Amino acid sequence: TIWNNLKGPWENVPPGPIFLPVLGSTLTFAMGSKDAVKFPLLVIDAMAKKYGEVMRLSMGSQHMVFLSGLKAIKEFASKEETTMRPYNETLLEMYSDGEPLGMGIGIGGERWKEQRRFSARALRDLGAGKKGMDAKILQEVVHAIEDIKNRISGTQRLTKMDQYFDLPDLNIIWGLVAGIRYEYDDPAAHQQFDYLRSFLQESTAGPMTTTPWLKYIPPFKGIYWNIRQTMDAFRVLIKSVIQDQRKTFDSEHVRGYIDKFLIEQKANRGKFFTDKDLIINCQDLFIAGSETASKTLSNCFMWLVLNPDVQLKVQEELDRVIGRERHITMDDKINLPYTDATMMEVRRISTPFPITPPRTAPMDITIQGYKIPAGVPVQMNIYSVLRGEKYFDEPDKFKPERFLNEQNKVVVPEAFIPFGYGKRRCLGENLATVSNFIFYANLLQVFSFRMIDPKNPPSTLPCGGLTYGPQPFDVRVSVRE
Ligand code: HEM
Repeated sequence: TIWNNLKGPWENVPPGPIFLPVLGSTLTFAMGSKDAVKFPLLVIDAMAKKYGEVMRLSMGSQHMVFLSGLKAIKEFASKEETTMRPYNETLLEMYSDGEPLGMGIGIGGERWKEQRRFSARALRDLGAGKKGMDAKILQEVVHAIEDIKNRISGTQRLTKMDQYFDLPDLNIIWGLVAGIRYEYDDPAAHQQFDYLRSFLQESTAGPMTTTPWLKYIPPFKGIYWNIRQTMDAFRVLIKSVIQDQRKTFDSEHVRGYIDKFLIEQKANRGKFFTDKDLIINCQDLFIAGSETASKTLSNCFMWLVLNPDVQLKVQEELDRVIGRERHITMDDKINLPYTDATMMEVRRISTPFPITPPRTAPMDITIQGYKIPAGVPVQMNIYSVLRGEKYFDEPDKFKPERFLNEQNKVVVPEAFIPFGYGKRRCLGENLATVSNFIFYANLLQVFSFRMIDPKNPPSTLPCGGLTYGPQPFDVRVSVRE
């Protein structure tokens, strides 16, 4: 009878595990692995291998669809009608005090379209991914190099490498948003990262959005309120920066995204340029852009200490093409194919955003022959492509050469989709590419990174909730001779 309930709106139902009222397939899910709560990504991926590239999964009372493989993802993501995000009360309560605002995980429709169009243009004008930003990022790298030298002095040990880039990357986003930066020992900056982490690293945040009654019972109740309070506190901070920028606004000296938005507000061009839109848009840039980029860098150094031969080859290329006398900029990237290929391989093998936030269509749609009813949340499992045998030879092995052709030029395969696909693909791809590359190449020019204890190598299992990074690890760092 349960199955029959699915007929009607769900004829030609995508396959998926059996589900019960209220609990849905949660039990099957929990039994998928003893670490199901810690690694939901791996359970979903294993289930998709069993049920297929269009999989129905019922979490709590919420029916959802997970798409795996390039064909299904492309078919879904390129449709105009799939740019909506489903309305999810609990998610919005945790994220934006219940209001469907912003340009990222909260909304779709006209409001999203306007905010996304404006933001894409603003980021481009502010130089994200261009020369102007290059120089700013390089300044941040110079700070990081000094900081690392101080930290390793006497011990050669850099602790918490899995978190090291959080503050430098927070500064990159603050630079973009308001033209400001924090010193690395400023407690206010550390507190901001604690706020962001409370949401991004919380592995029960996703389950609470699909099974909302969880938020009323301990321990979820406490976690739910903690997320709400920390996100509130983060928005209070953004609001105070906006107030300061409004007071000191000078149209001749645009400092960042906030100024761009204030100009748009004054010109009264769009329908949705309210103060609340601005606050959530800024929050979106931090939520989508800080941990994704910082965890990518931590992953780079994790894979390099596990593959010292690759690290030596990168440094050999940097020495041969650039030398040690000047910093490395984006203009150099084209002449550093091996360095670039290692970075791409890290993005492939340890993607920070492996399952995209849900999208939905306002009408029934058909994907790979299966019907998905209007309003059902659909998530794309990017990990299944980046780690899929169909697309990458020996996908679980770290092999940067896979991105180089016989002429030693970088090639980008169609299945390389760490930034998503279609009309809602990542808005910060250029910025992330520039900032990650400049950090990575310049740090390797100056330092060498080694494992603390070869008998106890860092784990390559991902760690996280919404975004994923490496498990906690320290590294041994020395200034290159
Ligand atoms: C290595 C770094 C990054 C990776 C791997 C990454 C990946 C992604 C992915 C997979 C999505 C989901 C696309 C979808 O829902 O279909 C996304 C969305 C988004 N990203 Fe990134 N991202 C990165 C860095 C950044 C940065 C630095 C920014 C901004 C400064 C940013 C801003 C956004 C925004 C605003 C969205 C939401 C777009 C929308 O819903 O229309 N991302 N990103």
